[in-house]
Amino acid sequence: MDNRGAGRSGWRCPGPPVAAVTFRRHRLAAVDDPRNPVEEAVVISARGLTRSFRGRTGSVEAVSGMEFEVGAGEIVGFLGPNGAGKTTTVRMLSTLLAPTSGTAEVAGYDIVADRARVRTRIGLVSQAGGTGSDHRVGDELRTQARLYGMTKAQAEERARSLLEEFRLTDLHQRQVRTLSGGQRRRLDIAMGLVHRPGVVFLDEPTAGLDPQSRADLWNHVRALREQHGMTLLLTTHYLEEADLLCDRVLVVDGGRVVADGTPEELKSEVGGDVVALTTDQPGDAARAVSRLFPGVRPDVREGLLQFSLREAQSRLPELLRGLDLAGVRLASVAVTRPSLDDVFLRLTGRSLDGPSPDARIAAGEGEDAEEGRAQEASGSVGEAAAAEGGPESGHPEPAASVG
Ligand SMILES: Nc1ncnc2c1ncn2[C@@H]1O[C@H](COP(=O)(O)OP(=O)(O)OP(=O)(O)O)[C@@H](O)[C@H]1O
Repeated sequence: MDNRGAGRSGWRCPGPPVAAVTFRRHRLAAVDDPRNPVEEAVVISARGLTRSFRGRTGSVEAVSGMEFEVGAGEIVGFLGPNGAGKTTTVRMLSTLLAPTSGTAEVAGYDIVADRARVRTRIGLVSQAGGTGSDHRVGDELRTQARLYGMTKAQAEERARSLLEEFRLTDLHQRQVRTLSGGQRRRLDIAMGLVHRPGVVFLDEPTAGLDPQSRADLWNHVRALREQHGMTLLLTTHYLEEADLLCDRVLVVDGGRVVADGTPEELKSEVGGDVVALTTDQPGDAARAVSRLFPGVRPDVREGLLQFSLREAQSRLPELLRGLDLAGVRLASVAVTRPSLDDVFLRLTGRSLDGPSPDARIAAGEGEDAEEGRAQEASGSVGEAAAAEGGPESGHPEPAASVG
């Protein structure tokens, strides 16, 4: 279930938009350099990453100077509305699409200059999924493992262990197209892990899944980090997913990162908890609240009073005492934490589930984006890996669902 603005629709934390916020920086390092302890390493870094597409009527800047870092073992979420540039960024980081300008490193290697090395170190599970075939589940995994250069026995063992890890053992004889949405996403992820990548990109991993399947998939994602130490970057527009699954959230809008922090850090940046009071004396209550907490200006609608207050839980006794002394009779009091939608609203003036006003889209969407298509066609990971030769060759695209 999508919990955008849960429980408080129509009212948002007051206050002006805040500037982009960043809470964390990592040291840049190659993860497989023994001099660099993995726990300190940055495994993904983007510097001014930009990508535009040319259409018949103009240019669309899908990604506009993206700047961020992801540390080893982190689960980081790209949270943003439709068209924010999340997928385009993931396609660049996974080397399927060349940047127009800017640079990025993944697992210590440049995404343009060291494309082949990047490809063997990443897994990509794309948005659409790529495993809707007549083939059997077990065969898909075995074939993928063989394509990555494993012997028959190694491929058999790898498939067996992935089937077990993703609870697909009982389904190994089933045709892929007969799987449920959740089972299919589990297979998509398993396919992306056949070659044991250290960094995994998941594009909208739970889109379209029911709440139970979504929670189940989150457990699998957490296990990848906990059991295998993987670093995961996922895109989502589900607030709940960003909040509950991700260690850190990069809020994306208009092709750039507008905020970067843990869900708690981002929410506390909004300005505190949300207090809602119902009373038949809203005017008296609002004056009392402003006296008690200078600077706080409650939003008053009929018998409902709402305002943002830092550490409201611990200040509740003070609030109730003050209102009582002012002679205000309360019908109810509720304190809730701000949501990530409040964060997005504060940053952009828009709700995450609202319509995208993106002028970039008007400039070219629906047009024949020739430049983009040409780049994407030449960007198939499988083709490039086969063509590149050397120690990196023989490795197909990093996940079944690429491309
Ligand atoms: N190949 C292309 N040709 C033209 N425009 C494109 C192309 N790919 C993406 N765009 C445009 O770039 C912008 C960003 O798209 P992108 O898919 O990266 O956004 P997103 O944040 O992943 O959106 P969603 O959540 O809907 O998947 C959009 O305006 C989109 O229409």
